[in-house]
Amino acid sequence: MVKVVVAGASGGIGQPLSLLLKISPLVDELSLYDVVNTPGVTADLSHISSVAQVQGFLPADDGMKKAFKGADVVVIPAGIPRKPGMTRDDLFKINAGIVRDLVKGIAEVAPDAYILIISNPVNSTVPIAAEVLKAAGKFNPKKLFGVTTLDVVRAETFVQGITGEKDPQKTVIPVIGGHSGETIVPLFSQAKPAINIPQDKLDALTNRVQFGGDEVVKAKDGAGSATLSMAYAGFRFAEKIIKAVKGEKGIVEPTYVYLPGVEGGKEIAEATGCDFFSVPVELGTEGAAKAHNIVSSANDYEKKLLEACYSGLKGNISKGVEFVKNPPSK
Ligand SMILES: NC(=O)c1ccc[n+]([C@@H]2O[C@H](COP(=O)([O-])OP(=O)(O)OC[C@H]3O[C@@H](n4cnc5c(N)ncnc54)[C@H](O)[C@@H]3O)[C@@H](O)[C@H]2O)c1
Ligand SMILES: O=C(O)C[C@H](O)C(=O)O
Repeated sequence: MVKVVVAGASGGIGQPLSLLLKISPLVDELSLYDVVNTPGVTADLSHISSVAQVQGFLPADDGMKKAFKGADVVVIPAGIPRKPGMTRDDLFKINAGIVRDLVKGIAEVAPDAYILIISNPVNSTVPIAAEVLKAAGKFNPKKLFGVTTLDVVRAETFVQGITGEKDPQKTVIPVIGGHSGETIVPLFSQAKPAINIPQDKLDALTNRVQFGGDEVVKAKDGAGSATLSMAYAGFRFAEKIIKAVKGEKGIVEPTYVYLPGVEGGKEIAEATGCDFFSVPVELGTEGAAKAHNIVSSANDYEKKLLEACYSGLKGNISKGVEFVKNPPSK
């Protein structure tokens, strides 16, 4: 039996993500939590003739804890999205508290759950989650993930215009670092199978992956940020976690983890100066089994990108840690 919870289930990401989970044969129970509209979303999804049983909860009557109880996987897309002109860090003020409170609830009633964080700024919300779990004595670094899959999906898609490969998913491109602007570092030199990006196209391609989110924010013109592609990406990552936990071998996916807590991660943390970092992580029955040190394989062009990534990311990480260790006065 696999129980998956979506926290923020009524939102732009939450609804299509819940739809994908509802029709997945890997999910037996789907629990939807949001501060609004879960009764409607739940009633709607419950008419789909798939295996997963769906239940919805609002905060009243201890709804959050009821939603989380017994969860195997909790995916968190709760929080506000960007509008044009905003950075992801501008979301910190509101989303930091939302993620902190949701993770406190998970620590209490579903401490063994795999936690997949989508809420921005991911660079800071994942360290917030880690600190909350540490304070509760429930931190398992193998089970906490920042979802950076959308960056990988974008790299796969955008590179297709250059390679002409019909199926974009046939090219595996590691995208590492964090999840905002310059902290997103695509390593096209490490693509498998190898691809040749002409030097005059590399800057524009790299920039498009780093700022793909802004492209959508601009196009939506005040109505939010990526929701459908994110629901796809979140589902793709959640599915991989469930498959790995069920015993499928050979699943490796870039994800933002607490490196010192994952095998092979310490040396990457030392090399980058960042405790939280996205690298390809081998997933196993216990979660994050091994972090792959792809950083050391970056070419000179990518090393320069990485230098810019490290400085931005360090600040984002300490901001998240501080938020929990020294909470702002109200
Ligand atoms: N990691 C990524 O790659 C990625 C990609 C796209 C968006 N995002 C982020 O995902 C978040 C959600 O985006 P969206 O477009 O779905 O926003 P949205 O506003 O459409 O939906 C957010 C939902 O969260 C709910 N919510 C707010 N506070 C809550 C709480 N305390 N508990 C439970 N639910 C709560 C809201 O009611 C709403 O339904 C944003 O922070 C956005 O920046 C991340
Ligand atoms: O750009 C955003 O704010 C949302 C998300 O992080 C994205 O990459 O699309």
